[in-house]
Amino acid sequence: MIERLQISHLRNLTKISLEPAACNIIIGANGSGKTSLLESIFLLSRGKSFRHHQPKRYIQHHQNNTTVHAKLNDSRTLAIQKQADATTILRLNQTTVYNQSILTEQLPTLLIDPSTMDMLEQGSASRRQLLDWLVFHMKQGFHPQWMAYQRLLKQRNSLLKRTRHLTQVQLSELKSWDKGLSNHAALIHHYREQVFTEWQPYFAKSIVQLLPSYAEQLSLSYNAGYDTSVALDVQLNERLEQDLQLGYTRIGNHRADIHVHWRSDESISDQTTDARTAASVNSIQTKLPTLKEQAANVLSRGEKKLLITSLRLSQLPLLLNDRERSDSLNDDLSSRATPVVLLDDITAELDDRAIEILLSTLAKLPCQVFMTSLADDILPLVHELWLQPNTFHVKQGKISFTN
Ligand SMILES: Nc1ncnc2c1ncn2[C@@H]1O[C@H](COP(=O)(O)OP(=O)(O)OP(=O)(O)O)[C@@H](O)[C@H]1O
Repeated sequence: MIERLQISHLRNLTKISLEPAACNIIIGANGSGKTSLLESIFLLSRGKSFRHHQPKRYIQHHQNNTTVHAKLNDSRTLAIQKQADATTILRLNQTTVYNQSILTEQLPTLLIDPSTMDMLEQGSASRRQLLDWLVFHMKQGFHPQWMAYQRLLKQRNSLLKRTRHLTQVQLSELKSWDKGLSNHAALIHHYREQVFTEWQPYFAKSIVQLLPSYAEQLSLSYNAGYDTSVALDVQLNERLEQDLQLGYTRIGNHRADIHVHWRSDESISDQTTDARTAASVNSIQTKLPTLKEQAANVLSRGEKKLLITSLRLSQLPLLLNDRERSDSLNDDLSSRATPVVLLDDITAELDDRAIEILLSTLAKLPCQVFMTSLADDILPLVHELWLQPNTFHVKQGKISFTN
């Protein structure tokens, strides 16, 4: 759990130091700096902002860099400094580290913000990232495989983009990359599929809590991005001409996706009004054909928010159970950071009942929560659900603490 957080020169946050609790509510008007506070924690954990790619957009105007520093409850410290030219300095326990994944592993951070609300309708990248967040934290071997796969894919795509006719030398180079891609692909798919299978019951349970009326109707599916019954290099070879025309690689793990499906096979009571039959038959039970749709086409915006929240939050108990299992197997009792949930604009698009369901679900999870809100009307509920939540009021980049 983050025990102390220090931020300097991130957007309108000049110098901030705060001592968070297990639950933290950040309240302030539009533009006061609430989201920037969440952004700082995300930056520390993932090495990038969830709002802008270029550091110069979030580094405070007229400053050269931004720094975020966190002390965890077991005294570990994590720090990141981002400079305008994107140079990054990372520190774990005062020692420089060269790989962001080391900090990500130390501080699993899960974000639920308004921009993720369209993830069901958008391209596959954000849904793939959702699955990969869990795979990264549960399968140690996944990240190196994924990095190696992406390196080879980049080389392949850059060659496909450069030419439509390969020389013999280029062809043999491409075939050796495809062999490498194929080996990584099999492992990446294996990790993803394992984690996906474990995740499904947790998702179903979470839907029962957050969207009970859809409990029997929503399900998840995983698509590997290629036909996993045939080695990827064989398929890449078969479609080489098409890829050369397109200028990029069309199939592979980078096209993996998850979908949420809605299904209905309810029977309804069809009241007949036919006078001749009315005397003998009051109602006829008609079995309607099963309807199947992408959930995004059926749910309201508020329901979609609950569904996306459910997709994310259902990953936490699985991650924690998995950690407990592997710690006991390895006899490793070293504590690991409590996952952090960042909830931006918590009340947006949710009615009172939905907010109550969401917060009471969250309060039961062993995680540290940072949530932002424009108004303080959620405070009574938060105080009911958490033991000693911290309330921070933000005004023009200045933060004050009220208990
Ligand atoms: N690079 C920057 N340097 C200085 N200030 C910035 C920079 N980028 C954005 N800002 C300012 O920082 C402020 C904080 O924005 P932030 O998005 O954190 O506010 P918020 O409280 O989450 O608002 P909302 O409720 O509208 O989402 C804004 O007023 C914005 O103009």
